[in-house]
Amino acid sequence: MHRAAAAHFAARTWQSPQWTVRDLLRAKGSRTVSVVLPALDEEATVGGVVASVRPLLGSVVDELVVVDSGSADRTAAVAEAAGARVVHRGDVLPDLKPLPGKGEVLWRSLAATTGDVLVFLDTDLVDPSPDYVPALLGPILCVPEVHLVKGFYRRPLSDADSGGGRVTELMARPLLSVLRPALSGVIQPLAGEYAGSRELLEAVPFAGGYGVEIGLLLDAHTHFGLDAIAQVNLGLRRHRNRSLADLGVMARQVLATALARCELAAVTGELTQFVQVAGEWLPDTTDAQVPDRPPMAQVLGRV
Ligand SMILES: O=c1ccn([C@@H]2O[C@H](COP(=O)(O)OP(=O)(O)O[C@H]3O[C@H](CO)[C@@H](O)[C@H](O)[C@H]3O)[C@@H](O)[C@H]2O)c(=O)[nH]1
Ligand SMILES: O=C(O)[C@H](O)COP(=O)(O)O
Repeated sequence: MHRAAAAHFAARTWQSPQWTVRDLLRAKGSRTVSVVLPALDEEATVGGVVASVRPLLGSVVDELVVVDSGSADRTAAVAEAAGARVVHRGDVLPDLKPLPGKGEVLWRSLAATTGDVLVFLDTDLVDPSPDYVPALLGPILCVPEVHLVKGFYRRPLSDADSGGGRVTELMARPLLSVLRPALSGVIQPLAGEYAGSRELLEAVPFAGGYGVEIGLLLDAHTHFGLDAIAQVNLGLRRHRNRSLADLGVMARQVLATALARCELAAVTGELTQFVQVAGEWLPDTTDAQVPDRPPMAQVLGRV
């Protein structure tokens, strides 16, 4: 293992997080915590994710917000009924027309919340543990140098006990090992479950689509250093597994963002996939590029 990565792994990995809510409240002091749940058409699962966080509201969590990414289903109604505040992406920074994608709603969530620390959780999680948020908050509230805490976990794939995280294992981790080997001790670089300080999150650009996680990880390393990045074991994480074609587009976005953060630009924004139509294999080209949003501190006039 790369030397810096091995040292980082040893120093900043919590294999069995033990923080209790009482510990966290003591460490939190006067700081505030916002939990943000990005959601696009997640009526089947968003209620369960909100319910897993709701008991912490008023203690270690100060606000619980679902940022709706343009859902056409009952995501917003289900989230509200489960106890979250729902913000529609177009209602935050209304003068800016929303771009598509996950990164866009995470970026807008910075302007829709006030917490000193933000915790993001995906809303396609199946039976998420109520321990996720306390574990993610542990390092960021208790270790002053930490600005980003990634979750890691065992990942089932469909009916199998493991094998999930196909983009992570086949693309993101190999890519980091080549381009930024100091980060190769990060077990789940694409985890959608993470905590970040507002100081970090407002200071860096956000990739609009699925590049947002790799972008934040690389920028946290570039601007705050390895010591600012921690990871905690969240146990098991089950989610909706997307098709290979969907993951191809996701991988394209992750790759383009990683290259850009390493100052290697992608040549085009296109991805061509091949689909079988009436017995023939035909090209199907997507424009997979989503532009970056600038650091939120600039948009809010804080710098
Ligand atoms: O335009 C979008 C697309 C997705 N989402 C939400 O983002 C989350 C994750 O999206 P999903 O399509 O389920 O991604 P995964 O297959 O889970 O992909 C993994 O890899 C992605 C790329 O790094 C990360 O963004 C994810 O968090 C991570 O779980 C879900 O809650 C979605 O509802 C939006 O809010 N808007
Ligand atoms: O994180 C990933 O690599 C993608 O979300 C794909 O995950 P899956 O292989 O578990 O569906």
